Amino acid sequence: MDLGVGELGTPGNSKPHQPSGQISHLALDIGGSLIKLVYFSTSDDVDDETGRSATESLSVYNGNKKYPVLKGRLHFAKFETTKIYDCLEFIQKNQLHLGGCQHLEASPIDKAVIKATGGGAYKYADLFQEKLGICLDKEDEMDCLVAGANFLLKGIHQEAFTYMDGQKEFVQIDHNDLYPYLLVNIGSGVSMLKVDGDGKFERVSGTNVGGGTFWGLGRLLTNCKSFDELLELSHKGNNRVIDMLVGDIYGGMDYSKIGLSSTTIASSFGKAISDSKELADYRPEDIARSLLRMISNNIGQISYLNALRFGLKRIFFGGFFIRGHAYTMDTIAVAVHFWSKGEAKAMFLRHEGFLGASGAFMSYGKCGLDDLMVQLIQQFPFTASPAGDT
Ligand SMILES: Nc1ncnc2c1ncn2[C@@H]1O[C@H](COP(=O)(O)OP(=O)(O)OP(=O)(O)O)[C@@H](O)[C@H]1O
Ligand SMILES: CC(C)(CO)[C@@H](O)C(=O)NCCC(=O)O
Repeated sequence: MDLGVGELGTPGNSKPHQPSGQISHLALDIGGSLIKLVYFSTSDDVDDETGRSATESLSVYNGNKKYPVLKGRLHFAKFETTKIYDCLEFIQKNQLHLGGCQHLEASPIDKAVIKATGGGAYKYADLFQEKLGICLDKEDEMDCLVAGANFLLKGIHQEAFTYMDGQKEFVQIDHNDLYPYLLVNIGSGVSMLKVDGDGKFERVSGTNVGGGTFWGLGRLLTNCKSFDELLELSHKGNNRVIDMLVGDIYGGMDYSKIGLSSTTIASSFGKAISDSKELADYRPEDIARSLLRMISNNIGQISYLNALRFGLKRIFFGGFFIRGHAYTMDTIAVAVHFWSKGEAKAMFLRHEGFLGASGAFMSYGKCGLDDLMVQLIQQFPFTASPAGDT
């Protein structure tokens, strides 16, 4: 089995780590591009690569107070949705599905009920049942995104940060002054949600030009074999070779009357129409850069417009498209800064791709309170009540 696509422990690029100790509360977010897993293990071991235990990375904070209560480890893993059989094998091999809600009065057969969100919770329900005997307990994707974002923002120390001119700055989250905010989740497609409180939100917009567009078009145009290869390429490229700049139209001059400098992109990929070049004449790295810039810029602009619509000053960006990639974050942040004239702020999340899966994980609190959920709910009273209301 190729475990190379899975990531455990911290959300970075650390190698998959075989969990030890008792595993429980496996939650899944099965999206159009990626399957995300979050689960808990009671082991207090240390991550091989970072030397940190995830108890530390879970750091239980409330009202800026630290609660060292959780004896264990939160694990994060991901698989490409097209490699769902690797994911099933990983769950099976590590028996992740057997520890569901441990302390509920349930028969052993009921214990193989796993919280799951995302479209794949519907699409692959039969496959999970057939291959692992798991019944997927479906949680709404938007509910999970918001619950996950609130949990991570309030519970994880240094979860949110701004990114400008190559500088990452962690944002101190004031629990009493978090709402309202705009949550922009950039997955295969993009969802934009106005969040007003725990479980209080509205999906105000979305766009079909998202992470799937970048990876899909990028793959066709560059022949890259993986998403990370495409990102790596974009790092080395120069978008000005393909993008038509204001200066290209205005003979090298700014169009200052309307606030456009000569280096502003007037038309993404615009040079490709005026050149008599073929696709093969362009360097894949330049194409990748242009594409990344176009999509990030577009999402940044639509996000700003929605923030403006509702008078929101804070925009948190999540979803695996971002991938902690400097150029992506920089482009989004610059777009938000540019269009809002510095009024609105783009912020990013360390566990960007795991919002939905974290929300599904927290939803175990709705089905009954076992030890872990009691501890979490004591620290985060905002989590769903056992009665299931939000
Ligand atoms: N290893 C990877 N393989 C494929 N895509 C990746 C990878 N890493 C990051 N991505 C990017 O992340 C996007 C998927 O993000 P995410 O997992 O948040 O969304 P999703 O849940 O799959 O999509 P949706 O919510 O729209 O169903 C991809 O479209 C791609 O742009
Ligand atoms: C369909 C979902 C919600 C699936 O996660 C996502 O891919 C999305 O928000 N797409 C954008 C759809 C739209 O609003 O145009």
